[in-house]
Amino acid sequence: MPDLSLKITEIFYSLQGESLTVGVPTVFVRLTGCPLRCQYCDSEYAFHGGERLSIDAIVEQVRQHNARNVCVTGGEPLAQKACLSLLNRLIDEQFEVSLETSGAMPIEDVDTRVSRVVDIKTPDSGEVDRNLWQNLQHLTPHDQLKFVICSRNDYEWARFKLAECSLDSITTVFFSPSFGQVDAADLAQWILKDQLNVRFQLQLHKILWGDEPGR
Ligand SMILES: C[S@@+](CC[C@H](N)C(=O)[O-])C[C@H]1O[C@@H](n2cnc3c(N)ncnc32)[C@H](O)[C@@H]1O
Ligand SMILES: Nc1nc2[nH]cc(C(=O)O)c2c(=O)[nH]1
Ligand code: SF4
Ligand SMILES: [Mg+2]
Repeated sequence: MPDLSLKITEIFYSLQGESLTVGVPTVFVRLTGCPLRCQYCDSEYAFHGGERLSIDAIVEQVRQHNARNVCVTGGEPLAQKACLSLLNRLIDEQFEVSLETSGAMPIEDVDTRVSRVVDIKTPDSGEVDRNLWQNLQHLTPHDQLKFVICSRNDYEWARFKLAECSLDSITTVFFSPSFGQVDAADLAQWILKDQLNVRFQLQLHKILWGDEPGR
């Protein structure tokens, strides 16, 4: 019998600040623990601690917010085995489910009804060697790709990968500035100048509320 409980840092209700459903009221389930250490990580408080909750208890808390959308994030959600069961259960409960993942763990066993938001780690994240490039084969137009850009060098690298792997023909590709590390207006200009087929994104929740946990 698999262990159907997970280590959870927080469950909170907010406006989705990123991705295709930006602005939509969403319940966030933040799983504890991550094997990566991106230099810009805004969720380091999820590396340790957390509370072990059964899938039933998680779903119960999620339901209390009366939202249609649920975002499973972390930490690295796929680092916990029972994450797959949690995602299946949320789908069975008729939620619109998205999963934020580093792309360092295989996504192929994640239910394709989940919108998998795969972050391609850039050189200046410090974790570029962790990208599992075979994940790209499993993506559908219902999934999403994201580059968090820390510098002009990261931008050039992301632009190269976009072309090399024809990423924009697979699904929507987001370019997002690493918060406070690259000027957002500069990134916007670079994208326009190079006529890239990507979607510029700012983390809406940080514009509204700053870099607070649980928002
Ligand atoms: C905290 S991570 C959790 C999910 C997963 N570990 C990952 O990296 O995708 C969620 C998203 O926030 C992004 N993120 C973290 N810190 C950021 C920052 N300082 N600026 C912009 N995006 C950031 C990550 O790159 C990732 O796309
Ligand atoms: N409002 C809000 N939207 C988010 N979208 C992705 C988040 C994350 O930390 O993964 C996040 C978050 O932390 N807050
Ligand atoms: S993979 Fe995600 S949670 Fe882990 S350090 Fe990087 S941004 Fe933070
Ligand atoms: Mg966040």
